[in-house]
Amino acid sequence: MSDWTELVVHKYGGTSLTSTQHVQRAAAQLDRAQRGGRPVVAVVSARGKTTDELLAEAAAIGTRPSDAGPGWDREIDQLLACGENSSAALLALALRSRGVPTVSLSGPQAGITTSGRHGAGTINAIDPSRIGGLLRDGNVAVVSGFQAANRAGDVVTLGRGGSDTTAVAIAAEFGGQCDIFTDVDGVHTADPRHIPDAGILAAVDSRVMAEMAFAGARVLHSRAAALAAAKKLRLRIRNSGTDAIGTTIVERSDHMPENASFVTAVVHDLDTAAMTIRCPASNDSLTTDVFAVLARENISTDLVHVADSDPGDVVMRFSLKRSELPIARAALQELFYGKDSIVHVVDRVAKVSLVGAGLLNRPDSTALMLTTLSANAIRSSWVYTGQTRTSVLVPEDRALDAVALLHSAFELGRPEPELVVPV
Ligand SMILES: Nc1ncnc2c1ncn2[C@@H]1O[C@H](COP(=O)(O)OP(=O)(O)O)[C@@H](O)[C@H]1O
Ligand SMILES: N[C@@H](CC(=O)OP(=O)(O)O)C(=O)O
Repeated sequence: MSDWTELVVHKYGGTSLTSTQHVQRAAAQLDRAQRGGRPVVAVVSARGKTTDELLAEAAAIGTRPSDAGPGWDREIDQLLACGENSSAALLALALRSRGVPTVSLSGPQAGITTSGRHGAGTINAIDPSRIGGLLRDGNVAVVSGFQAANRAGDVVTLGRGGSDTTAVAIAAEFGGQCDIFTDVDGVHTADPRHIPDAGILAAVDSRVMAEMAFAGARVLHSRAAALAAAKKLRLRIRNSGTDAIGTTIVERSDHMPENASFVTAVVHDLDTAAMTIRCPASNDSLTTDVFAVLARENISTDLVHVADSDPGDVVMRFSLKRSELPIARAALQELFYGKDSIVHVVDRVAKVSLVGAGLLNRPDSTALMLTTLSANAIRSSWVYTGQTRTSVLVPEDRALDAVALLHSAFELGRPEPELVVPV
């Protein structure tokens, strides 16, 4: 058994592989890492907007029937996997043209397995033998992200943004380190594409990062952040196009001063919908059944509220990803068939969150959040508060205004907010 602690996984997102020059730049970076004497694995996403384009092509071919079943989703996964596989082969060709020994592998060829449904697989296990063998022979192993094999040997994708999770899972399997290369200099106090004075965070606590990712900061897939936190993985977020040192995700064990700034970032998620279900209280298993069905479909809910209401009804409310509405609707339709229930969906909403530490001990943060929004005529609802996140729903068309206002109200536009943890 080799000691793989020196192993480094480089993950290149779609934005870092857009053009031929981008692919060659990634190959040069991998070449340098390999020459440094470390075993190197590259994990790649589909180039540029390829995944969106493939989905658009599928939509142009035909509409998913409401009773489509897994057969439809299987074909979508077959299609989407081509995006990552093409990146992997091109990167391997770029490496070979530099004289770097390399082999590209699809997720199934790399020994990555799942039991999840098509479109939402979660990694069960990684058989390290194929990747390990290639590394021992001096190759850079280039692995298609975002995909795994199910029991039947079919490819299953891991949910949008899932290549980060592939990269983190491989690094965790080998006990190595993971660098996520993207198109920004690291994790910022808000999305730097929309908030120009967002500051870069030199280091972020792993639990705070997991919360930011779940709240919608696309820079890291939420399951990747959670896995990295659980495995205490050495993880950095870096820019593939600059020499910026990026953001290090750290395990926080040090003392946190009471007066430290408590909000790290403002995060928004446009992929949000709000669902309200009203059902007669006599259907007493319905509330628990709803969450069981959503869990079976691997659909995460947030901002959950269940309450009795007049006349003898139970009202359930929760937010979920807008992109998962079709699956949620189909699954719930089955459950509600013949029962006297009303489902109401609002899909023009966005979730805006403060992410930080000790937020429950700072009730002034929720107060400042809500007053800032209302003073600017932004209607907020469905408030959730927790120790590391406070979230509200706002109208979708005011989401970016809300982020800018909160970013300024919480004075996050400084170069280095105080919550940054020393490394
Ligand atoms: N707090 C944040 N810090 C950094 N980037 C963020 C943040 N919130 C959202 N983002 C967005 O995440 C994007 C990177 O994710 P993504 O577009 O999925 O890249 P990739 O193709 O590399 O996976 C950035 O371009 C940025 O707009
Ligand atoms: N290509 C997939 C998977 C992925 O992780 O992409 P990216 O790393 O570019 O966010 C997607 O677009 O969702």
